[in-house]
Amino acid sequence: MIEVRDLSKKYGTTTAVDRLSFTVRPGQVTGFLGPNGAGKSTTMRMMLDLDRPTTGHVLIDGERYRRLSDPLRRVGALLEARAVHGGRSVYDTLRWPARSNRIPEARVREVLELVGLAGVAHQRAKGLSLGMAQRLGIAAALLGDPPVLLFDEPVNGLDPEGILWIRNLMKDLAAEGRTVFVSSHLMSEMALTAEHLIVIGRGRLLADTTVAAFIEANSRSCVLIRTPEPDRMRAALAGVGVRVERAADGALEAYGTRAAAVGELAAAQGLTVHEVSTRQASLEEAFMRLTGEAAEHRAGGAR
Ligand SMILES: Nc1ncnc2c1ncn2[C@@H]1O[C@H](COP(=O)(O)OP(=O)(O)OP(=O)(O)O)[C@@H](O)[C@H]1O
Repeated sequence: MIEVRDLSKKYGTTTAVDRLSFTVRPGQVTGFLGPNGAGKSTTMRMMLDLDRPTTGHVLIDGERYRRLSDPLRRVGALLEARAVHGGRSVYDTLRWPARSNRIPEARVREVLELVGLAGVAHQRAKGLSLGMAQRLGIAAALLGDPPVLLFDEPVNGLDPEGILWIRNLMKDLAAEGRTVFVSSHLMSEMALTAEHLIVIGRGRLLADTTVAAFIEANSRSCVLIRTPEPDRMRAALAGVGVRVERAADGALEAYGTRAAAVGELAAAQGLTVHEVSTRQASLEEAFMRLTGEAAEHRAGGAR
């Protein structure tokens, strides 16, 4: 379990993280969502004591990170996959942290097998492709077989096969009862991977909810209507209590009704229609709406 309490971080005049409080529970994948610059990486760095909070604190299974003995056995993290050192081999990249955390060397071979890198164990880590470097970063996170795992944008730059592999790995790790916390700026990706969501914008908490509840609340559908008689159509719909909005391209959007009902109403009132179709608002749109104000503000020069 990860407990974030009243966590803030200021860099000069920039507030990267603004009084965040939330809990990440074991046994499920929790997605950490926010647009670029929302404060996700800063929050994750503070979880691992790599950055000092301006206010608040984080507890990993009830303790501050700096108080954990053998930290790699308590929490594993993938922050920047490219942060691999010099000319070391893939194997040695894992052997050193294993040794300093009293992890048996057999575990190095085990995690390399697990992430599919056993065949390149003696190649230089620096020469790995992005997908392989990402796998090595994940192997490092899994080295101590920790109950808590943090992944910062793990699918960035990966091909579809790599994305699917990481998605399944996270679900498997959560199914084993671990706490899995994974950041992304893509709602669509999290909808497929996570069960719970923490959404932030400009460092502030915007939502702490299940993915199912988020989808239920946000994937509103409407009926799109194109007609040369928009005013009459609006009046007819208003007459049966249907809320109508005008889309940017002049079409009408009717909420709380169905395409069949709109068609029947048009026929009954002798209205000409050119199109009646159902439109599903995507989760990505819901996410943009939720975080939009934050993103706009930043574009206005807060960075
Ligand atoms: N070391 C730093 N010094 C100054 N400002 C920083 C520093 N690290 C982050 N920031 C600022 O804090 C804010 C949050 O950044 P952060 O990297 O945590 O966001 P993020 O959600 O992880 O975004 P991204 O997806 O782009 O990585 C940004 O405005 C960023 O410019």
